Amino acid sequence: KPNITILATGGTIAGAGDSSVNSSYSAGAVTVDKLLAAVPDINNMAEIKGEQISNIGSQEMTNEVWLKLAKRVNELLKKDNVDGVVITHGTDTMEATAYFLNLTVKSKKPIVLVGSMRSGSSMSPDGPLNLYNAVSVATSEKSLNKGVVVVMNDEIHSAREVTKTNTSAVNAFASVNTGKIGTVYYGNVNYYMTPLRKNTIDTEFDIEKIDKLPRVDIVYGHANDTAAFVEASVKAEAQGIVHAGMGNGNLFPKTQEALAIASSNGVVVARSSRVGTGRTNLHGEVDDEKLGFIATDNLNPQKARVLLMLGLTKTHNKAQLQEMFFKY
Ligand SMILES: NC(=O)CC[C@H](N)C(=O)O
Repeated sequence: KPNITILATGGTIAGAGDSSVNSSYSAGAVTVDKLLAAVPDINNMAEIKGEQISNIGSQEMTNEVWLKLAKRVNELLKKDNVDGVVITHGTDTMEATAYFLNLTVKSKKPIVLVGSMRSGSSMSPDGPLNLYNAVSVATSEKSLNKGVVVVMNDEIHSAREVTKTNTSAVNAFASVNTGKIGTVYYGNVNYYMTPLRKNTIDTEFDIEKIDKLPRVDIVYGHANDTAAFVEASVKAEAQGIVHAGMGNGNLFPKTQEALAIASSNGVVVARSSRVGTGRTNLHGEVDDEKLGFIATDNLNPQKARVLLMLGLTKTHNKAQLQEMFFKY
């Protein structure tokens, strides 16, 4: 049987409440041993070891937990007696953690993130089957060389593409630009696509050499916007600002002006979009060359922030950072 390590970080999958029909509960209340005890069938598929990395709601996620998690996954997957890793995680920031690991972990072995939308004490909880399916994906040889994946609601999604699209529904996760890459039905794993954007062993980011990530803020654009949040971000010494722009990454004039000044003072400004799907295209309505901005391809703001933080550990050169947004 394959050896799988489950790293628990918290979230609703480890959540508990007082009633099966009350929507209020605490995320990250149940330990990894109890999570595993609820799904005894996974022991027929794999030798399971559990480790607790954190026990938080994923809205509390920090760069420090990301670094700790990535280093631990890297360390585990270097061992011959570990065949794959499953990470249980809250769903709020799961897409960002998944993309962070996709860019930093150096292994071809399966790395699977899983969560749930209903806590263990809810009626019809989705966590047990999601966990069972996640372990199946981690034990499957079909999962080699797929980069980091997210398993939710019988679907397999690539870390770069997946995003949370609903606040509470069990089908909250979707790869809005490209579609899911596979399905898993009571442990039956099938893939239909392989991610082409570079990941894991093919990236330039070496987590063993990164102990701190630079500050990158997200500023959300809107009608009648202001320069105030850009100025606050610059004052707080952000090295990068991701702008969640309107439409094709467009900006309110005053905000654009403040960001152009920030850029000329060495802050890297990346144009994303608040729309949710599609690319922010170079040579659109915004003259990136003149203003000193880069475009984030089709990464949403929270994923663009992850890549910009990692990119800034390597270089502040805008052309090189722009290349990274087309590569990863
Ligand atoms: N469904 C969930 O996992 C949400 C719980 C919590 N907010 C978290 O992200 O951890």
